[in-house]
Amino acid sequence: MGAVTATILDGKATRDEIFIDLKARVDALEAKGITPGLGTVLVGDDPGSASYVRGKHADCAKVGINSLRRDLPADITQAELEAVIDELNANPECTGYIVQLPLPKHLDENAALERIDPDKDADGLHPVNLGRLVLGKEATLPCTPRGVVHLLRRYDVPIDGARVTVVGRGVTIGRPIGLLLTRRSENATVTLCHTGTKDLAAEVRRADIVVAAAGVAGLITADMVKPGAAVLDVGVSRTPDGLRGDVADNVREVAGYISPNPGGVGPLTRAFLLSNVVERAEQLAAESA
Ligand SMILES: Nc1nc2c(c(=O)[nH]1)N[C@@H](CN(C=O)c1ccc(C(=O)N[C@@H](CCC(=O)O)C(=O)O)cc1)CN2
Repeated sequence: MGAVTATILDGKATRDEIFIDLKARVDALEAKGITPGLGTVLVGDDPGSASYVRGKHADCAKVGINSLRRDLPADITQAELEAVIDELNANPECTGYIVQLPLPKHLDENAALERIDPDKDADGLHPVNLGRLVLGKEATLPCTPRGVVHLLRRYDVPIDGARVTVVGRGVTIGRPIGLLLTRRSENATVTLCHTGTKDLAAEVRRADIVVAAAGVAGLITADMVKPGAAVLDVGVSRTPDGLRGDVADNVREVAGYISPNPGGVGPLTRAFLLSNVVERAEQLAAESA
């Protein structure tokens, strides 16, 4: 095995810094009689999704946010799911909430996301929030893309003018991240790759920053990476050997920066979910002052 050269973008340490800030802000809200509340809607018994939802509520307890869990059976109908969404839309204890993705195949994911009150959309995945992001208006931003940008900034990775290759076109990261990174404040040039991309290795090789979010274990290998590039491993695959990211181990011998998986962007996805809930509670406090 070659020398390890890459600087590790440490998502857990960065998350801990964000939690200190969030706890102070939640305490300030408490002093005004407001306790933010995060709701989750989990359908079915997928162990990965159940574990992410448990993690979100454990995080809430750490910073003082109330938890509202709605755990529903796998065979729930669309109408029953939407009734739970309507209940959370109307529930004053719920400042913001998420529908854990993916939903079972018989349910309409987009219809569920659209049913969420955009003001309570803690994930930033409602069409109104994504549309506001496209238009450059104030919006609740998607959590994983926020985590990627924050991690790059935290470790002083140059973004302005950087060539970014994103691999994967999912709704939680691949599609929205280009919208964040091409804002004037970030000013990157972004290429979005997917299974239809003809020469993935060439697209990755020209990137200063690679965001790997395809969910294909070990897809990005050392020979595909420009020496010194920042490589963020966001994909997750459950393999017989356990959880694997999209980035092969040998990439850290070539990359300048690498976000590991686990321990990179994942903890920040959770931190920015709480951040979105706290920001919304602060807006409500300002409106009622
Ligand atoms: N409604 C949503 N659904 C999904 C999202 C999302 O942002 N909103 N993203 C993913 C799952 N996800 C959050 O829900 C998520 C995935 C991974 C992590 C994380 O912290 N991972 C750890 C490792 C965890 C482990 O060992 O199991 C890490 O990377 O260190 C947090 C959140 C799909 N669904």
